[in-house]
Amino acid sequence: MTDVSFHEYAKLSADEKAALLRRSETDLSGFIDKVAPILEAVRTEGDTALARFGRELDKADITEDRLKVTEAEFDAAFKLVDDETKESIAFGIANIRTFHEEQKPEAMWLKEIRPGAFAGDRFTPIQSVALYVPRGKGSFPSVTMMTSVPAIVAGVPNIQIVTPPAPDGSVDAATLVAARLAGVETIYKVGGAQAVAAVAYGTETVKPALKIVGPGSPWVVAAKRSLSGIIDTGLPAGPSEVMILADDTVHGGLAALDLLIEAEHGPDSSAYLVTHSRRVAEEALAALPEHWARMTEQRVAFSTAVLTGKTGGIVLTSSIEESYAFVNAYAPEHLELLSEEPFVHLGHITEAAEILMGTHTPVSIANFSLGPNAVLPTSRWARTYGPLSVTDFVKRSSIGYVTAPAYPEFAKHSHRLALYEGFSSHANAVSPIRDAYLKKGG
Ligand SMILES: NC(=O)c1ccc[n+]([C@@H]2O[C@H](COP(=O)([O-])OP(=O)(O)OC[C@H]3O[C@@H](n4cnc5c(N)ncnc54)[C@H](O)[C@@H]3O)[C@@H](O)[C@H]2O)c1
Ligand SMILES: N[C@H](CO)Cc1c[nH]c[nH+]1
Ligand SMILES: [Zn+2]
Repeated sequence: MTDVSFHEYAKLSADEKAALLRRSETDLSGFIDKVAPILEAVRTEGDTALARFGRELDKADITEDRLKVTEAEFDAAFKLVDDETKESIAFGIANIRTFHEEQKPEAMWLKEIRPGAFAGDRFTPIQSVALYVPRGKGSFPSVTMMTSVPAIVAGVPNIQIVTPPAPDGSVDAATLVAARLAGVETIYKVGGAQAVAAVAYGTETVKPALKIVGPGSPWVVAAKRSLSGIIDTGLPAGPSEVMILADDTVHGGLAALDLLIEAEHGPDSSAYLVTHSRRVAEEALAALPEHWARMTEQRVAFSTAVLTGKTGGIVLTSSIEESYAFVNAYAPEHLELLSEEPFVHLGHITEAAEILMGTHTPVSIANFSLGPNAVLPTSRWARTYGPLSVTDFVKRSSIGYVTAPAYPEFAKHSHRLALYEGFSSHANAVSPIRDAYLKKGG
């Protein structure tokens, strides 16, 4: 039987416990060095470099003049994708839209802070955003849905998708269908680090964008980190992660089934089952081979690499409290509270980007259909970032308005603090000099 990593948490040393928190992207230094020449080539050579990297890295039949998806390619994609798949894409988009419309902030709010003095916030769309849709170890119409819908709901006027070309130089057909159904029509066949550089610098074909969002391999994550001084790179979303917190109300086979969902993304994924029930842990171990027998060879290879390696396996704790503590220290991207009574556990979890409750909400449903965004912070960034949302596509301006009757009191206090801080112009602007002008000007 395959050697699934099995840890009895209480018996681990402090170093071993710390090692469990690591992800494949924890150390990006190798990738940062390797993407540097790619970024520089795109900056200096533009489209020529994009087409060359498409041929070299994606093994794609691509030339400079075919980087942008055409109307004809969109039309062909609609013919290629079967009606049932289209129906499921439309179902997902509808739910994602309903969810994200709830998130949309009011265009403006103002509060009367003191009589006659008003302050508030105004939200306006970011003017141009690029959406990264991965392709390599899978095709991702769902990522297209998850990134496009909130951008559309936010009202971003210039939205472009970048995604790697397939060997025949095409873009995944369902990705094109999802983009058009969501309302995005500009798609470039560019992936990896070169895509991030293309939208950061702009090329002859690709327009520069102010921000790029969307998940990707460590190549994409490294490029975003390198170019974060040039383009807003949003929340850090790298290789997929899952943590299944199971109590003793469920069968371990179910926990194993759900553990494999995100473990199959790639050998760089992370996936842990955490339980204080030895029965659940042992049932899960026993069930894994049955589940693997129903998976494709590639997905068995990926998930086996994860569960037998350093970023996955089973963690047996000595109490549910220890399980909570481990989950919070790990700060997973997706967390399932696999229990007949998930709400008992919810209040104990503070660090997780997505918390899926009970035995009927597997990560698959959240990845594709439920509505909340499945582009989520990885690598413990759930401690400070949340899921991708409408607020990632708008920026906030403060609004202030002081009326004449309210002015004197504010002027008095601002004048005092300006003098204390040593700013004479600040002080002059709220001194009698201003009053003299206001009298003159009416
Ligand atoms: N966090 C999330 O919300 C989320 C959602 C979906 C997918 N994901 C993750 O996104 C990732 C997608 O990865 P992927 O590989 O399928 O697609 P990808 O598009 O992110 O990466 C493929 C690109 O990487 C580049 N690349 C590959 N090998 C290279 C090399 N040797 N040198 C330079 N560049 C190279 C190529 O340009 C290629 O286009 C997975 O890790 C998956 O788990 C995360
Ligand atoms: N699990 C990914 C986010 O980590 C989303 C996804 C899309 N398709 C399959 N899975
Ligand atoms: Zn997934």
